[in-house]
Amino acid sequence: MAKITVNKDLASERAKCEFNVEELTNYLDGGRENTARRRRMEDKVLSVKELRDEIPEEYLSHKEKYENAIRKAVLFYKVQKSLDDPNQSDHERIRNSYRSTITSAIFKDNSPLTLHIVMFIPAIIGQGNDEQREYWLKRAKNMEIIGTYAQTELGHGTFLRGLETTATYDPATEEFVLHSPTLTAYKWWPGGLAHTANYCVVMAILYTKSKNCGIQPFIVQIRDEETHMPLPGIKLGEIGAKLGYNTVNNGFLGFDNHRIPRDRMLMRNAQVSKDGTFTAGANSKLTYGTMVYVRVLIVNNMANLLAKAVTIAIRYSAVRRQSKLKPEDPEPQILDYVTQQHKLFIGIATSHAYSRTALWLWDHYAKVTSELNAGKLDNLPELHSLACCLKVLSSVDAAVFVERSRLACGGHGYMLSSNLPQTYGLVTPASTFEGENTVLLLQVARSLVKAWQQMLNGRQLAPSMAYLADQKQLDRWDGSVNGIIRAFQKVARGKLAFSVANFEKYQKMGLSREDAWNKASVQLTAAAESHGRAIVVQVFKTETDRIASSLSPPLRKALDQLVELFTLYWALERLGDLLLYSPLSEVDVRDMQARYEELLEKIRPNAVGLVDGFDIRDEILNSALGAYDGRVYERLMEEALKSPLNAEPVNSSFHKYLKPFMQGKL
Ligand SMILES: CCCCCCCCCCCCCCCCCCCCCCCC(=O)SCCNC(=O)CCNC(=O)[C@H](O)C(C)(C)COP(=O)(O)OP(=O)(O)OC[C@H]1O[C@@H](n2cnc3c(N)ncnc32)[C@H](O)[C@@H]1OP(=O)(O)O
Ligand SMILES: Cc1cc2nc3c(=O)[nH]c(=O)nc-3n(C[C@H](O)[C@H](O)[C@H](O)COP(=O)(O)OP(=O)(O)OC[C@H]3O[C@@H](n4cnc5c(N)ncnc54)[C@H](O)[C@@H]3O)c2cc1C
Repeated sequence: MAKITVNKDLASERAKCEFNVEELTNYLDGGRENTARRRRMEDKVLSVKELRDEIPEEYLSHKEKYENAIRKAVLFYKVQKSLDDPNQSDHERIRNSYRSTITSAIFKDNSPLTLHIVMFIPAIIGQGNDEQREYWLKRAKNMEIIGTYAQTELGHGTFLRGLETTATYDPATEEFVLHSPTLTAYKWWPGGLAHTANYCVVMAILYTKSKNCGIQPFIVQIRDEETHMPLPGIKLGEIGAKLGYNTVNNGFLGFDNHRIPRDRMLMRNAQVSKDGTFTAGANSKLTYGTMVYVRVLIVNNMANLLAKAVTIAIRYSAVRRQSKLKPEDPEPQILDYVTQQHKLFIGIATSHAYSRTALWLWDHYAKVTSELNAGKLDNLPELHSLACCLKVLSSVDAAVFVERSRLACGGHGYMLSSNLPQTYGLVTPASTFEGENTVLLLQVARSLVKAWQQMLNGRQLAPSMAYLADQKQLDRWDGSVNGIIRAFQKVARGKLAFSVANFEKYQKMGLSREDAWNKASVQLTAAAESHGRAIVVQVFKTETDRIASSLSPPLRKALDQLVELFTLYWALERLGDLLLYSPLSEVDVRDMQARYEELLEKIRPNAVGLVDGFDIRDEILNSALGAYDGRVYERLMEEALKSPLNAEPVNSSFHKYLKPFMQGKL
């Protein structure tokens, strides 16, 4: 194997690291065997030369990008399939792959099969009855059919009860007639819908016996299995170029009285019998279950994407030298600027926080799902609220800290060859898809207001909201991490109390419940956000304490520093709230600021070790700035030379336009 020459600054950073980087990687992976398994899988995928791009994706046309993505998606699927352990349950398979970022080595802008894996198959699992699962899952898992999840319409994304696509049952033929009555009823956005999928799960308003029976899922064939032509009565296309996700093939779909057999309604929850009788499910919101599942996955995805961005930015900051700290000294590494540490170390801590939170949430999701399967629905509302609030916080924080990582790389962060703009393109839509963030915060607020009323009635609260019933004052600010967590809970409680009081005041003033809710909604969403912050900080601390207890002291210390940094960062960001709702004094604030700065200093020697610990390979980082060897300038030049404009010394436009223009002939 060729010896790699590592940039000397990066090499000396690695020599400074106080803990064993491999131990950190094993900790993140959940054990040495998991690290080994992940690496074996990465080795195997990366050994397939055809999965690599010869020409960087960014220089392809829109159409070529899609065709290239499909070529690689098919090959990637085959390689993955060959590595699959058939003895694993779906739950184990998902949990075991939470640290896998290998898809990024193949697609800078995501795969056109994403929705098939992430939503089509889960929708069949969650919404299909046993017979339907038996038939459709086999076909979907073997990729005999490719599907997507078609819910959003041109006119409605958030408000599902406002969807316009109808599925009207015709008992004479035992068929549903799918129809898009208006332009705004067209499905719009589903990934893979444009030219990839031949089936989809369509969410439509069911009408039977002339009654609106709410939104129900239908499995609908949209293209011929042989020719791939759209079926009669189906209008399909691509929605066009976007900020990111350009290889995901998002599409539109309209129905012109398209008929499907009765057994294509996914009938795990609600059913329509042959004569058109509708039987409702135990809870109509079970139909929204696929979204809850994806919201849970998104938390993990945000942690992984942030780990990528911050790895690139930290390594670059160790290599990059700029300006002067002291006139007599050489230019320092930009990582020595405390402002740079402030920008970036929080990204490392945040990735750890959401990675821990995602695992905790996944286990909670699995527990509640098995209860639901046994007909016990009690914990569904709490799961919905948790999935909403953690999806919101993880997507907002990831977008902020990925963009901050990009800005922290100066001009070079603007280059596509840094892979930071594309990474931003992958995180920012998560604030919109799977439930727009404000709307989801309002869902969380709704559950908090309900909990508040339950508390006033002396009823027990769901575990994640139990702190609301803690009436005790926080008499003393002790500044410890646990003390700050309690203070965050007090903030959430105080903001909720304030917004409930406002909500009630507006109603007493004569506003309707809905108008009062709308008027109080800025405060309500702020309370929901604070509730989420309290949960993330607490889960990060307790899960780290629980899992890291057996680690070596130096690694344990490094992880504790990340937990403390994360806690102090948010305390300082939310000073106004803490001053309002906790016994924080000016002295305490100054103390926290000093501790925060000390922490940056303590983390500084470990910064490169911490991102090395994420163990994200160069092929996955796909970045001229973030590669392990730190050959930043060489790689930037190598990538620049790949620009098609550099293939010839004089471009033809010179002769055609510039020269005649400069000579006054045009
Ligand atoms: C660590 C473990 C993880 C391991 C991971 C390993 C991964 C390996 C797999 C592959 C990896 C890839 C990961 C990738 C992830 C990222 C890629 C994603 C790709 C893009 C996907 C994007 C797809 C989409 O966007 S699909 C469309 C999504 N659309 C939405 O989300 C619409 C949002 N709107 C709604 O949900 C509703 O309209 C809502 C909730 C806003 C309002 O609904 P409605 O009006 O009907 O209800 P309300 O009247 O407001 O409320 C009534 C009542 O219902 C309760 N409720 C609402 N929703 C739910 C629910 N879902 N569940 C339970 N209960 C619900 C609500 O709380 C109310 O209750 P009350 O008691 O009455 O108060
Ligand atoms: C990259 C990407 C991929 C996607 N993939 C899919 C897919 O595969 N399948 C699919 O079905 N959909 C998909 N979507 C669609 C996505 O789920 C919707 O965009 C999302 O649910 C938001 O709906 P909307 O676009 O209608 O926004 P809107 O709801 O119109 O939101 C616009 C604004 O109105 C505000 N607003 C709306 N309702 C309220 C309210 N009740 N209270 C306060 N404010 C409100 C919002 O906060 C926001 O500021 C995708 C979207 C993106 C960006």
